[in-house]
Amino acid sequence: MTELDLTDVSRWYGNVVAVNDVNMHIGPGITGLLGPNGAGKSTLLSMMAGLLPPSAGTVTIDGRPTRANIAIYRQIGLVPVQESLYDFLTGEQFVRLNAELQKVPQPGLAAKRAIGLVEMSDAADRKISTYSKGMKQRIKVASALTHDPAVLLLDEPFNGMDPIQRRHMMALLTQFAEQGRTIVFSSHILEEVEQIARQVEVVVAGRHAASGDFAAIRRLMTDRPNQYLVRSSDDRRLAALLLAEPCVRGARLRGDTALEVEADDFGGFAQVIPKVARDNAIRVFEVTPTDESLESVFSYLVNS
Ligand SMILES: Nc1ncnc2c1ncn2[C@@H]1O[C@H](COP(=O)(O)OP(=O)(O)OP(=O)(O)O)[C@@H](O)[C@H]1O
Repeated sequence: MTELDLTDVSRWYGNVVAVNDVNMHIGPGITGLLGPNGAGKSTLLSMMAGLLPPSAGTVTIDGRPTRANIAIYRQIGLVPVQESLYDFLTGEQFVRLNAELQKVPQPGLAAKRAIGLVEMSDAADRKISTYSKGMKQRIKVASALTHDPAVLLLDEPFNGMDPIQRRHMMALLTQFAEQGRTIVFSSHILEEVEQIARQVEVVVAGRHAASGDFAAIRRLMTDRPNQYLVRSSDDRRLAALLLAEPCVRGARLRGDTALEVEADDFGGFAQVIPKVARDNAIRVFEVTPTDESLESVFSYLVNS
């Protein structure tokens, strides 16, 4: 069992606080590191990998600090976000290079095995410049797997992939997790995390905003005040009726054509609006959430 612990971890670059007093415990299985751009996800992954020293606090794997610890490096595979690889190499040469850097006893064999794990054996002799985005991501994963690490850290591994490539990568990560590895991947897309992560850690503006299984995070995100734009056959009457409902905080007409409603939580409002409309013979044409951007969800989590 490999456990990754961050204790009171901060990292600043000059005046910029990229990671602010984060405490996290990550066990085997897949953990999604979810947050908008600039939240500090890459900085956190680099510190977990031991490549970047925290400005304060400690990062440990099974109780041992990751920083400047060669024995620990052998347990970690990092798949960085950078797209550019050594495009002039074949996939096999690239993966083998990493096996040699990791001082694996039989680098050629290790490279072949890792390439097999990501199902790239058929394309291993082709130059990386001929690979699709999904293939490039997979060969990067193979290179991070040459030394059979217990911990695999991936920075935005699904970026730019089409749905088939994404599904394939998800299946691979799930398979690696079933082998008992501890896998952490970063993403700014909720649905990606929902599909494969057992545990979700949300970071916003360098702070650890929430932690839990996906259902818990989803609940946090939906049980918040929500705003909607509603169009109906009688907006004025609907506004008055909705205001009488306990879950509705506010309703006001927007011009002559729509109604803006603020409700306490998504679940309550989703039940109330069809009932009120039906009971009063009002036809509802449209209900659109107006503040569902990830940023608004995240800022709610940070401030709650
Ligand atoms: N080398 C650096 N020098 C100065 N500031 C940096 C450096 N690296 C990161 N930052 C800043 O630290 C903050 C966190 O960046 P980080 O790349 O860790 O976030 P992220 O969540 O991975 O974002 P993205 O998804 O956009 O890569 C940002 O404000 C970023 O501008």
